[in-house]
Amino acid sequence: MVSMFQHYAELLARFAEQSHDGYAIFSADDVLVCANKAFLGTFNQSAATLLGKSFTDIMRLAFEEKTGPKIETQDIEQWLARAQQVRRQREFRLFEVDLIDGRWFLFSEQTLVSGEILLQTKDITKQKILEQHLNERAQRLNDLALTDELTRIANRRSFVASVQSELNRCERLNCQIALLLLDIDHFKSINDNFGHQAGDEVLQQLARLVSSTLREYDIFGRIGGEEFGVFLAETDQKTAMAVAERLCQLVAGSPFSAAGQQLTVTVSIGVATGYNLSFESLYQEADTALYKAKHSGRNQVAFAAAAVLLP
Ligand SMILES: Nc1nc2c(ncn2[C@@H]2O[C@H](COP(=O)(O)OP(=O)(O)OP(=O)(O)O)[C@@H](O)[C@H]2O)c(=O)[nH]1
Repeated sequence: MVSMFQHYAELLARFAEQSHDGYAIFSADDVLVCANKAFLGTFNQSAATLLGKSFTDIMRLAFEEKTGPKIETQDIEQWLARAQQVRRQREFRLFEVDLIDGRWFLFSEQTLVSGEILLQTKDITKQKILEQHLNERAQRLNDLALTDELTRIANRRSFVASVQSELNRCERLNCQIALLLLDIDHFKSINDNFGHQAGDEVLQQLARLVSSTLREYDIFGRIGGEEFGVFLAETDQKTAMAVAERLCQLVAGSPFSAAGQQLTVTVSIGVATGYNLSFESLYQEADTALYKAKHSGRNQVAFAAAAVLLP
C-alpha cells in the first residue's frame, strides 16, 4: 500500500515537472524550496539560481536583472514591503502578472496554516491578447456610436448626454448655463450649386473651425444636418453672447473651400441662457432665438429672452 502511494506521489511529481503550468513551494520562512521548469521559466532563471533564495531576494533579482515579472516601481524595497503585506493574508489568492517579455500569467497562491505557500502559474498570454483586441474593438464601437461620422465631433446622442450631465452638475452648483445653436445659412444652395460632396466638406471645415476656438470643457456637437450645438457651463448671458458673436464673425471671415472653389459661409446663432433648465427647454429657447436670427437676415446672433425655470 505504502509503495503504491509512493508510486503515485512520484508520478504526481513527474507530471508537475513536465507540466506547462508552473509549480513552486515557498517554505514558512519564505524560501523557494522547490519549483518546476515552467515556474523557473517565468523568471527566466535556472533552478541553481533561484532555489534556496527568499521571495524578496528573487524579486530583487528580477527587478535588478529586468527579467521575469514586470516590477514597475522606483523603490523596490517599498514595493517588496507592500507585497509582503498581502502575502499569507489569505488562504487563497488569484492574481495576474505580466512579464517583461510580454507574456501574461495567472498566479494562484495557496497558503497553509503552517505558512508554506504553493504557487501555481498558468500562461494566459493568448487570452490577454484576445481581451485587449476585444477592449479595443469595444472602444472603437463606442467611439463610433458617439461620434458623428462626417465631422468627427460628438453626434446628437453624445452631445445631449454630455449636456445632460453638465446640467445636473450646474444645477447642484446653481450656476448659469448657455446653449448656442449654430445653423449654416442657405446651406441648401451650397449643395445645389456645388454638389452634396462640397456641402459635406463645408460641414467638416465648420466643425474643425469651431472646435479649434472653443475651450476644452465646452461641449460641441452636430445636432443634425447643418445644425450644431455649443454648450457653455458656468456662463452668463453677456459671455454667451460674446462667444456667439465671436463665432459668427469667425465663420464669416474664414475662407471655406469646397469642390476646388473658395466659398463664403455664414451662420446664424440662437443663444439661450438660464439656471436649472432641462435640456428640452434650453433647446427650445435657443431654437426660438435661432429662428429670430434667421428671420432678421441671417449671419447674426439672437438671444432668447425668457429662460424657463424648472419648478
Ligand atoms: N451635404 C450635406 N447636406 C446636408 C447634410 N445634412 C443636411 N443637409 C442639407 O442641408 C440642407 C438644409 O436646408 P434648409 O433646411 O432649407 O436650410 P438652409 O438652406 O441652410 O436655409 P436656412 O437655414 O434657412 O438659412 C438640405 O438641403 C439638406 O439636404 C449633410 O450631411 N451633408
